Amino acid sequence: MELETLVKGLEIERINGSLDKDIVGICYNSRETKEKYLFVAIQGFKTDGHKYIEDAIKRGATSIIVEKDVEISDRNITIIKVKDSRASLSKVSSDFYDNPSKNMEMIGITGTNGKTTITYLVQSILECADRKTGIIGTIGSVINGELKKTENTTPESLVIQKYLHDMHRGEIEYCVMEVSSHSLDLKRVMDCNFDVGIFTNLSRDHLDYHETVENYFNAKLKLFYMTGKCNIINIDDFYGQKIVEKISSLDIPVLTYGIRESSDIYATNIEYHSRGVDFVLNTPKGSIDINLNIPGEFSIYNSLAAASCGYFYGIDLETIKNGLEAVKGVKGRFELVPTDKDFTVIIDFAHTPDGLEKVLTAIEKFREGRIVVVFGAGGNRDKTKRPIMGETVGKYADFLIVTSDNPRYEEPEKIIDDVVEGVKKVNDNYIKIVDRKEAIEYAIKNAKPKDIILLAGKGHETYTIIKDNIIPFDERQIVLDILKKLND
Ligand SMILES: CC(=O)N[C@H]1[C@@H](OP(=O)(O)OP(=O)(O)OC[C@H]2O[C@@H](n3ccc(=O)[nH]c3=O)[C@H](O)[C@@H]2O)O[C@H](CO)[C@@H](O)[C@@H]1O[C@H](C)C(=O)N[C@@H](C)C(=O)N[C@H](CCC(=O)O)C(=O)O
Ligand SMILES: Nc1ncnc2c1ncn2[C@@H]1O[C@H](COP(=O)(O)OP(=O)(O)OP(=O)(O)O)[C@@H](O)[C@H]1O
Ligand SMILES: N[C@H](CCC[C@H](N)C(=O)O)C(=O)O
Ligand SMILES: [Mg+2]
Repeated sequence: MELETLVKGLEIERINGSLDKDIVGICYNSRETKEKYLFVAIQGFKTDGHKYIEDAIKRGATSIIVEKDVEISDRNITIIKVKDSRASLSKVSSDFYDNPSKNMEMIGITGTNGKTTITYLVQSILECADRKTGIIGTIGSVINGELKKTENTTPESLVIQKYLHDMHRGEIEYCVMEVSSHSLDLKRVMDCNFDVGIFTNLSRDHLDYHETVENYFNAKLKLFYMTGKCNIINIDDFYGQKIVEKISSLDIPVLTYGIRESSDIYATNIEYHSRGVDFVLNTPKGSIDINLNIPGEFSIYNSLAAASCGYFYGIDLETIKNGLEAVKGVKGRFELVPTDKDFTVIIDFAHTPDGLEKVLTAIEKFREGRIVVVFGAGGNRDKTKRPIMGETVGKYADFLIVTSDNPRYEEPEKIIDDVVEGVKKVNDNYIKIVDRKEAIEYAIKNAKPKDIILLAGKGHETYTIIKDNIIPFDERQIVLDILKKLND
């Protein structure tokens, strides 16, 4: 693509060099530069992309977007100084890939918990209605059944636009995408032409990045000003109500959902059981029984969000029902590990106080024996949530094993102590085992009949992060290996 065409929509401050160049690719990491590439230098949190301009040029970049003044000796290199590199990366990426989001229905989901689960529920409903759907989110991108792992829940703008382009080429009509608060703040989704926005809930998380809950909320709020067709909001959530107030002046329909407050889409006749939850789904166009295969009240909320989206797209209630019921579970979300024992092992991705509260209240409803929880907190992430997570688990569990969960650059013992601060307030029945595998082994070897062992925090992750190293760690496999050893 012509450089001149590519930079047309940018807020440019100065151009040095020719715009008459063919650009064959874009990158924001110098190490990924190839011949005839445009390199976008970004000031990051760990380092500054402007330091790697020479590296990008050595590897073949012919043009550079910067937001700082830089000295480049090579006259053949075009330097485009812009106001904002991250915004420019988003714009050039979208243009380079022919603005794929404009050719698809784009559904963005934001909120602290439930996003990944809802993407799968929405996909299932849309596919039951014969509408081809792709996913971008925490587990990865899903394009025509192929799963590709991504570094972040919401990847960098260049990656998003490439995936959307691949989806469009694969004749996908709908993209359902998790939109993290980081991505809204860091302009990763600026050029996604969202049609529908869904809000799940907001509770304590990511204060390492956002510093205050207000900043966190304001980042999430941005999504609902970007949508073109409909906003779908959980009004049982305090922040959901705030969003509805804020966006009431916009000229765009709002669909509300919930159980407690009176809303457009709601659930009644709720019956909980260990393998799922039954309820009646009520919409302005009628009601239908749902027999969901995922347990807990939180799963009703996730289903209502997805059902509201199906409803907005005119899908009939029978098809919505089929879509919701077809989901047998999402990887690492309330996932039962098959055992031939008289106790149950559940792998779940709860890594916030609210997520833990929700999953434990769901378990409370059908437990017959003890609740044993093996959990920890991630390193180099929100420290304020650690004692609250500890206290929450302490409230519900009969026995707690506090262990590691992706320590990253922190001392695992220190993270565990932060969690235990909260546990101690409400429960003395805990032990600390730093090695997560040993912690799981301890829980299983000491299990009593009817125990429910919840392994919380790692969900779908099949690795552990220690410093910058990603080390294989698959909880499912670990459980199966331990059980096999017990049987031998
Ligand atoms: C805080 C944060 O979000 N950081 C993200 C950000 O990194 P950054 O801008 O700080 O980058 P940096 O490492 O300082 O480097 C600056 C620039 O120099 C470039 N560089 C660097 C080295 C080199 O040799 N050459 C070079 O060009 C880098 O490619 C980059 O463009 O941009 C990077 C590229 O997109 C992301 O990978 C990185 O995510 C990190 C890994 C991360 O952990 N992010 C988490 C906090 C996150 O985003 N989480 C959310 C929320 C999840 C949830 O819902 O719970 C998510 O969406 O995943
Ligand atoms: N609606 C909900 N409300 C509260 N907790 C939930 C809800 N849905 C799921 N959870 C809990 O949160 C965990 C994470 O769920 P899910 O992966 O769907 O959320 P997410 O928003 O995608 O998380 P992330 O921000 O890490 O991407 C689940 O394993 C479950 O314990
Ligand atoms: N999306 C979440 C993942 C947390 C998963 C947990 N295993 C951890 O490492 O803290 C986050 O970025 O906070
Ligand atoms: Mg997710």
